[in-house]
Amino acid sequence: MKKAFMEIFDRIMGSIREPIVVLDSDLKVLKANHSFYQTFSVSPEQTEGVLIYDIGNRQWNIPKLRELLEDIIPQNTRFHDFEVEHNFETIGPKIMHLNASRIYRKGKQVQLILLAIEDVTEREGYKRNLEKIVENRTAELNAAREVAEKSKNRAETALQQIEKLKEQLEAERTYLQEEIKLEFNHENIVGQSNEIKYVFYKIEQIAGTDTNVLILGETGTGKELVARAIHSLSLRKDRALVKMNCAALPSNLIESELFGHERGAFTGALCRRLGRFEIADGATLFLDEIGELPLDLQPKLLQVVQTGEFERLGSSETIKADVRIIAATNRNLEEEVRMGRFREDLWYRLNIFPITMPPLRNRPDDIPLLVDFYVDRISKRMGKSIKLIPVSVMNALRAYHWPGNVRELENILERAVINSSGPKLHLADELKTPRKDFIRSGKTLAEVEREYIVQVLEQVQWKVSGKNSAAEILGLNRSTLRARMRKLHIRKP
Ligand SMILES: Nc1ncnc2c1ncn2[C@@H]1O[C@H](COP(=O)(O)OP(=O)(O)OP(=O)(O)O)[C@@H](O)[C@H]1O
Repeated sequence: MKKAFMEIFDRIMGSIREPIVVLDSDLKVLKANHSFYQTFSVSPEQTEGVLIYDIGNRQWNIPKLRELLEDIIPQNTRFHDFEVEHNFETIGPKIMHLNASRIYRKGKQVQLILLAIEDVTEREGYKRNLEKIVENRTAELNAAREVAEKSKNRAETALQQIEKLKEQLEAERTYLQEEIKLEFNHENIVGQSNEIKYVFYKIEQIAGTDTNVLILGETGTGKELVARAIHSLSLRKDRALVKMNCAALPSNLIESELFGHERGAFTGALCRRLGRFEIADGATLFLDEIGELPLDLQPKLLQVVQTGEFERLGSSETIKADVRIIAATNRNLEEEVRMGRFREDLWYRLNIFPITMPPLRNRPDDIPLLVDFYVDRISKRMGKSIKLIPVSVMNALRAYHWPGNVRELENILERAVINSSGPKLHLADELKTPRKDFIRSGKTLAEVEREYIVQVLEQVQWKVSGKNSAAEILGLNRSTLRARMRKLHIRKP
C-alpha cells in the first residue's frame, strides 16, 4: 500500500510542470520532481535527504527563503506568491514566486512542507522592463513639458517686452507728433560772446555723460535750446528729447503726465497711459520750469532721480526707467529752498552740473548776430527781402535791457519785419530803456518782475493770451505767464 502510494505520489509529482520540493520538518528534502531537477540543474542524489539551503553547493541558502520557511510558514498553513529573487551560481539570476503549504500526517506529529516554485524570471523581467520604459518615458515627457513650459514663459516674457516696447514707441510717436505741431526749430545757438562761449564749453563737457543737468537763467535766454543741444550731442540722441513743462498743469495732472496712469486710476482715466518717464526710458527728459513743481510732487521726483523707479498712478507695480534728466528754471532755486518752497535734497540732486544762461543785456555783442539771424529767417518766412538794418535801429536794440531776452528780441524783430515795407528794417516798438531811479530803487527781482507784469497787463487791459496780449509782449507762453501771476499774487483788480 505504502509502496503503491509512493508510486502514485511520484507520478503525480512528475506530471506537474512546476518545480516542486517536499521538505520534512527539519527542512530536508524528502522528494523533488523532475521539473525541479531540470530547472535548477541539480540531481536527485544532490537533493534528497539534503537540507534545502545546502542544495547545489549551498546555492539555496537564500535569506528570503529562510524567512518564508522559518518565520512565515510556522505561523501560516500556506503562503502564496512569495517573491524571491536570487542569483544562482549555476543558472544565473531567477525571479521565483514560492507557494508553500504545511501538510500534517493524520494521527502522527509529523509535518511536511510542500514548496511549489514558479519561475517568473521572464515574465517579471518583461514587466519590469515595461515599467522601466514607462518610467523613462514619463521622465522624458515631464522634462519635455518643463522645457515647453520654460519656452512658453520665455515667449510670454518676450511678448510682454515687445508689447511694452510697442506701447513706449507709440507713446513716443504721439509725443513726437505733438512736438512737430509745436514747430520747434533746431537751429544752433547763435552767439560768440565769452558768456555764450562758456555755455558752449559746458555743453561739450557734459553732453557725452549721463549726468543730470540743471539749466538756470532768466526767461527767454535759451535754456530749452541748451537742453536740446545737450541731448543731440549725447549718446541718447537717436531718441526723442521728451519735454514736460512743470508750470503748465495743475499738480494732479503733472503727476499723471510724469508717471503715467492705469485705466480707472481717477475719473476720466479711460485707458492706461504711459508717463513722460516711461516714454523717456533710454532717452532724455527735459523738465522745464522745475521751480514750479508743486511741493507734494517733489518727493516723487526725488525718488526717480535717486533710484530710477516709480509707480504709475493707480498701480503698485514698480517701474524702472533709465532717464537722463535736464531740468531748467528761471527761479533762484537756492532762494526757493530757503523759503521752503523747494526741497533741499531734490535741489542737491538736480544741481550736480548747473549751467547758467547769461541774460541778453549782459552780452550786447551777440545782438547784431542774433538780429541778422532772425531778420533773415523771419523775412524769408514772410517772403520779404530786408537788406538793411540802420545803425540807429541796431544801437537801439543794443541799448535795450531785454527783460524777455532772446524771445523778446525775436518778437520785436518779427513785428519789425511785418512793419517794414522796403529793404530797410523799421522797428514797430518803441524800446524804452529802464529809468535810472527804477534801477536804483533797491527792489527785489520779484518785485520788479511783478511791477513790470502788472504794467504790461494794464497796458493791454489784462488780456493774458492771444494777439496783442501781455503774454505776447512779455515773450512768455500763456501758461508760464499765468504761473508767474499766481506766484507773484497778481490778480485782475
Ligand atoms: N542763443 C540763441 N540763439 C538763437 N536763438 C535763441 C538763443 N537763445 C534763445 N533763442 C530763442 O529764444 C526763444 C526762447 O528760447 P528758450 O525757449 O530756449 O528759452 P528759455 O530760457 O527756455 O525760456 P523760458 O524760461 O521762458 O522757458 C526760442 O525761440 C529760441 O530759439
